[in-house]
Amino acid sequence: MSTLNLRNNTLHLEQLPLTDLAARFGTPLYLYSRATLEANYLAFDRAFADVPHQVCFAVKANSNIAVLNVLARLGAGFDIVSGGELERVLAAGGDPAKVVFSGLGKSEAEMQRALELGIACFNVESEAELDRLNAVAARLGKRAPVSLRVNPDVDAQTHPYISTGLKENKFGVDIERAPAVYRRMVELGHLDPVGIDCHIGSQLTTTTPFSDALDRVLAMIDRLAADGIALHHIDIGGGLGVRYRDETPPTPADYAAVLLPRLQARGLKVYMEPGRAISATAGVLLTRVEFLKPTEHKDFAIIDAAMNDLIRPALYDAWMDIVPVTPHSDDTPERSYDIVGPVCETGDFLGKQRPLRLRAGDLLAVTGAGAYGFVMSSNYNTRGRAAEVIVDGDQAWQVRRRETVADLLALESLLP
Ligand SMILES: Cc1ncc(COP(=O)(O)O)c(C=O)c1O
Ligand SMILES: N[C@@H](CCCC[NH3+])C(=O)O
Repeated sequence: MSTLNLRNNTLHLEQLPLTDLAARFGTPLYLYSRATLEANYLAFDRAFADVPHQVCFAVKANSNIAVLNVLARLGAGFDIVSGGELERVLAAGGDPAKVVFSGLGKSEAEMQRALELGIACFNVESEAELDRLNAVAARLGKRAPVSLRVNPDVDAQTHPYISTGLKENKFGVDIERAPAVYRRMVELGHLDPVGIDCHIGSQLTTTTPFSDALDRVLAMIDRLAADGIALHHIDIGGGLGVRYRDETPPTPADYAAVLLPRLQARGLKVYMEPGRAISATAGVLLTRVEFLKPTEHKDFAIIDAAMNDLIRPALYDAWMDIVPVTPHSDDTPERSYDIVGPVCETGDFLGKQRPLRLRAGDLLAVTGAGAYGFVMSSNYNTRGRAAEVIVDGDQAWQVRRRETVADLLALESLLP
């Protein structure tokens, strides 16, 4: 997976050797390929060309404003979950009229800002949220376009932390309650029921849960129509997985081929909210081996990236590929390495038992790091966050500088 290619015994991202990028920008470093981002976005856009649609990139997957700008230039909309993400979309030149606002704890201030900007839709996740949105809209003398996020009780067959469409999950409203909730929406007076929304989980590797969920949502659209509530759009959420190791996820074209026959005759506009499937394979985390540490039990490679830079392995036990930037020939012995960071936690690893030929000073590339990578990073152990760079052909642009310790200290103050 990923857009890396090996030339002259050195991994390149597009046309640039990772060794040069490390020398120029330092490590740890997030690198994104513009061409891959664009190709992944366009794969969704083209797959749904036969129906009116809007691809809304899930900003939570990668919220760098230059990344969002690359997608906005292609006509992307955005799925946001906070006022902060909304400001990022604006800073990136995104069109608020193509924004859908998901998330189950929207504040009044977030609702107000989104209403003033005229976003496409609020994906509402509870009845209490409906009341709050109605009150904010009434105060502003506006009407809020609403889509109810229904929970279809479908098992996404993914990691339990990232499954969202089961009855026991906190997301959405039980689909059986939808008719009553839409009636209430109409009665409240300042809400326009425009759509229905469903997102069942992330990193799905088969199409069956998507089609099961879609069937349930379409049946509900028919029930609502019989009740006099005619919806204009369906939001099918995100969740399409990528290959990290040996998964064989459907492509956007496979996904569309399963869903489109059910959608085509309906005249509904189709919104979708892919995050991972657009940005994961476009990104790499570049890191350097600080030390090799053989012990009686294990061989450790201690690298300059850590769980604060990329938390997926520690949080979900996620497997991410780790590849040498300049592979060694046989004179360096292959050993089974645990690839660990400098953070004081046993859970601080990026990979375990990886057969690699390593020397101190080597560069390693962690692939698939363009989604839920930098965005989930933290300052744990007072580590400044990595820089982010976009590679475009033979050009590289630093789009976020590395945080210094001075940056971090500047946010705090002593008691008087
Ligand atoms: C409401 C919603 N939409 C879209 C996404 C994006 O998901 P993914 O990155 O799996 O496509 C998520 C995250 O799972 C989400 O919660
Ligand atoms: N952060 C998760 C996915 C969560 C999706 C957000 N709803 C991951 O890295 O896989």
